[in-house]
Amino acid sequence: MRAVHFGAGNIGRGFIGLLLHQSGFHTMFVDVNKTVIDALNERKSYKVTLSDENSEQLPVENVKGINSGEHPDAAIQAIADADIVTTAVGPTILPIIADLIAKGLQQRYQQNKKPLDLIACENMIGGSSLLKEKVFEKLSEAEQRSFEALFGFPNAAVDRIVPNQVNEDVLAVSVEPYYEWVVDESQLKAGKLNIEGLTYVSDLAPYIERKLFTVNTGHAVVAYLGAYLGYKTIKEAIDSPQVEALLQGALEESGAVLVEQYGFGPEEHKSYIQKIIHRFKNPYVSDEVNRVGRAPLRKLGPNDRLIRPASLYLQLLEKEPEHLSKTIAAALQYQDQGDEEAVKLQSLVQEKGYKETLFEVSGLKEGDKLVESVLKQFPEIEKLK
Ligand SMILES: NC(=O)c1ccc[n+]([C@@H]2O[C@H](COP(=O)([O-])OP(=O)(O)OC[C@H]3O[C@@H](n4cnc5c(N)ncnc54)[C@H](O)[C@@H]3O)[C@@H](O)[C@H]2O)c1
Ligand SMILES: O=P(O)(O)OC[C@@H](O)[C@@H](O)[C@H](O)[C@H](O)CO
Repeated sequence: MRAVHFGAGNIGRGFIGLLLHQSGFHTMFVDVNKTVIDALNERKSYKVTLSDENSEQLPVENVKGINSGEHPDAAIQAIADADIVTTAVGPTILPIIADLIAKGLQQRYQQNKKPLDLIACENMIGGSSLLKEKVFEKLSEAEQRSFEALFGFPNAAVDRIVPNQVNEDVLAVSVEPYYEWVVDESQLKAGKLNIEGLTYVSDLAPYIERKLFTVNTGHAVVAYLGAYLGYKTIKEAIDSPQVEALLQGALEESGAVLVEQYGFGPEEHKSYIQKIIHRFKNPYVSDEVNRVGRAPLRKLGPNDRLIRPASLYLQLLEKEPEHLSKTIAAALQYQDQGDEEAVKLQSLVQEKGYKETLFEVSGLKEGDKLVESVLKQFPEIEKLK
């Protein structure tokens, strides 16, 4: 079986590539990072280390790479021949790879007309749907009609903490042992594949929202309030009792929304939260505040990990989401000169102030209760310093 995976980064190599190998696939990574692609083609294998007391090393074999900047035609042919296509490039890159994927599907349609599923493994609601929308924009109406029946874009939720790598070996990757990969079976066109560790479900919404609004909301609390208080790593930040209390409070707020919306048992959800906090504290994982806080414009978006649970909390619980609002206030002050979105955020703040910036990035409007709630927390978080 042949897999094509876009994005040979942390999740690509450390999670999706590993599971595909363990399920017998030959994986072709498509990336624009020449160093990584050259190394994949030279060695055709790499190692994943599980970050716990045993540091078990798992081999990943039968892998190759295509540098899509240099050899787009090879990537197009690989899509035409694939049994599955996956991505882990980041939500903002999906529109960029859509052109190549559209050409790959056109070639496939000409050459073999075999059904195919394409799964975006990104931290967002509706990642594969966005990819489909961007791919379909490149097609004629007639192609859209034919491709609709053959090519599925099932949404997915992926969970595994893979920090930025500091290994000398450019391919080696250390990952937390825990993982979860859930795919919406209702959107499949080629049918279920036997991939170890992948769970198909008929309704993805509870899974993706529980993951995004617990793991990623919690991570954002630690990163943005941690950065605000001067911490550099997730471990340093979460070791601070102040940050841990804010994390717990924010996850109770997003948890109340999840319990209300999806009917998770309150006790079951409490233990899910504790499991996530335990994962954040894994002493064998060294993660940086800058990685977890990366791309703050995306993370302050209307459907992302902060604004959506905070807005729903106000709407459904009719109370102020004090801890989420504190995190949004800290996120608006987040600085990282090496992060394009953080630089843009701070130049918006300079130009327009916090309130207008919040309107622009989050879609909130004058009169929305969340805006007042966030503004109220600026002086409150200052007291934490
Ligand atoms: N790291 C984690 O803990 C984690 C966990 C779950 C989900 N995710 C999600 O997985 C996705 C990838 O995250 P990551 O941490 O692996 O990031 P990463 O930066 O390590 O990997 C992204 C890869 O995409 C490649 N890329 C960029 N532009 C490209 C293009 N035009 N064509 C092909 N490849 C391109 C990059 O070179 C890089 O190798 C994100 O959506 C992230 O939210 C990450
Ligand atoms: O990948 P992002 O930028 O959406 O979010 C940063 C982290 O919260 C994220 O990568 C987590 O480590 C991951 O989602 C755990 O499954």
